[in-house]
Amino acid sequence: MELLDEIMLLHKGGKLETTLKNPIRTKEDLSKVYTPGVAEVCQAIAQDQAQAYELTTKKNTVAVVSDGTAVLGLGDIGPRAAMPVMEGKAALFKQFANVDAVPICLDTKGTEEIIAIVKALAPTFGGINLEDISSPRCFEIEKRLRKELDIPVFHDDQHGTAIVVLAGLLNALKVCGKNIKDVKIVVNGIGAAGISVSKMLLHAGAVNLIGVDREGALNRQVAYSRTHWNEYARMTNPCLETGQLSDVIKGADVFIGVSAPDVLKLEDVLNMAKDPIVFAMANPTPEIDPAIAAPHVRVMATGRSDYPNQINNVLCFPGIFRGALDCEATDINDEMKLAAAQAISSVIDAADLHETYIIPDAFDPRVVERIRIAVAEAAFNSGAARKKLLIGANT
Ligand SMILES: NC(=O)C1=CN([C@@H]2O[C@H](COP(=O)(O)OP(=O)(O)OC[C@H]3O[C@@H](n4cnc5c(N)ncnc54)[C@H](O)[C@@H]3O)[C@@H](O)[C@H]2O)C=CC1
Ligand SMILES: CC(=O)C(=O)O
Ligand SMILES: [Mg+2]
Repeated sequence: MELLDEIMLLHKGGKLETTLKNPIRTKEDLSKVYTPGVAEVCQAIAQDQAQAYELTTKKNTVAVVSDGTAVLGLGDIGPRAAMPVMEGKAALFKQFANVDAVPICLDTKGTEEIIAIVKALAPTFGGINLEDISSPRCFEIEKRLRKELDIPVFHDDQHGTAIVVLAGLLNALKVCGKNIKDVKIVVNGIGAAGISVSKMLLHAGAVNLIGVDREGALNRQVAYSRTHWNEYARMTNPCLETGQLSDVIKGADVFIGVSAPDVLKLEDVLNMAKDPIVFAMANPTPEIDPAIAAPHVRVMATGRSDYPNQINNVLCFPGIFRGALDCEATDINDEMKLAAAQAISSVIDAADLHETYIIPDAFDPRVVERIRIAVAEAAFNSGAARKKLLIGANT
């Protein structure tokens, strides 16, 4: 009860406030920051739109946009109940990367309406972080906004998660002496996170990857009414395995859960290959209690902050937006995402790599800085940067 009281108290009145860079003390100050002085600044931007990056908060501000339909693993709890998570994301943007972030929870589930609202908001921001929007609507919303806006649009649950999973898995496989090309990987929960994670692992060389959702293993011999599953099934499950999670988990080297609480049983873990890797990432309650699984696996990771090996998109979104904002990027493309994953895994030296240290701590200051530099460089090399990042320049 004491912890719950403390948590509630921390949220009283919300977690964020606006502060001023320069105090307004006198009438003279007022006439500079407000009318009439501000009119000169407005005119400068009206004549040259690019000046918005120099003369407004656009340069350092992202919108964290949700419709409250897939909030953590809590499901469709609505825009008001989603706000503490979005405020939390904004707090982490500021804490870890000095990015100013504005949480925005929309009272609509309409794909077209969300697209239109975010497009109308875009002039204010240097980037858009989409959060906790359920699949499959999240795919269309992100695709259209990326195409139609000239600032980065990044669905954190898809790509932030995939980037951190790839970084953690590459290190976990090193610990186990296994190669991504040879291992059997089971991804449970083929929604926003599961699809993006699978695509990134296939891109990194995974071959025998099987996706499982409530209906069991996705298989290209079945026609799914969720049409995005048909494309997914064509890319995965090369041996056409069928059955439930408890069937296909047999002999698997890796389990990646982005689904629901307590769906992986101890018996399933015991049926995995030697030296199994389990990333049980559903929040707030993982697919298996780490206290139950850890004694029986080589590498155990969760999405939570209170166990070792936190595989959570918090390791990615502050740094990837820091890098994108610093080079005034127009997009966050595949090159930038891969650079971010490599930057995260590179933080851990080979000599320090260990079963309980496959991924750096969110508080490790090297994480954001390495991602920032790698992402800005990848943006520049792939044509997504408006300007080159001067290495050594402070944010
Ligand atoms: N650790 C991390 O960084 C992250 C963790 N997550 C977690 O992953 C989970 C899914 O998130 P999203 O992909 O954004 O949601 P989503 O709603 O897009 O997808 C969830 C998928 O899981 C499936 N599912 C639900 N119960 C299942 C079960 N018992 N067995 C198999 N599949 C099941 C659903 O049918 C759906 O396809 C949530 O718990 C979320 O907290 C998501 C993003 C990042
Ligand atoms: C971590 C996160 O974004 C989620 O669980 O939805
Ligand atoms: Mg999320």
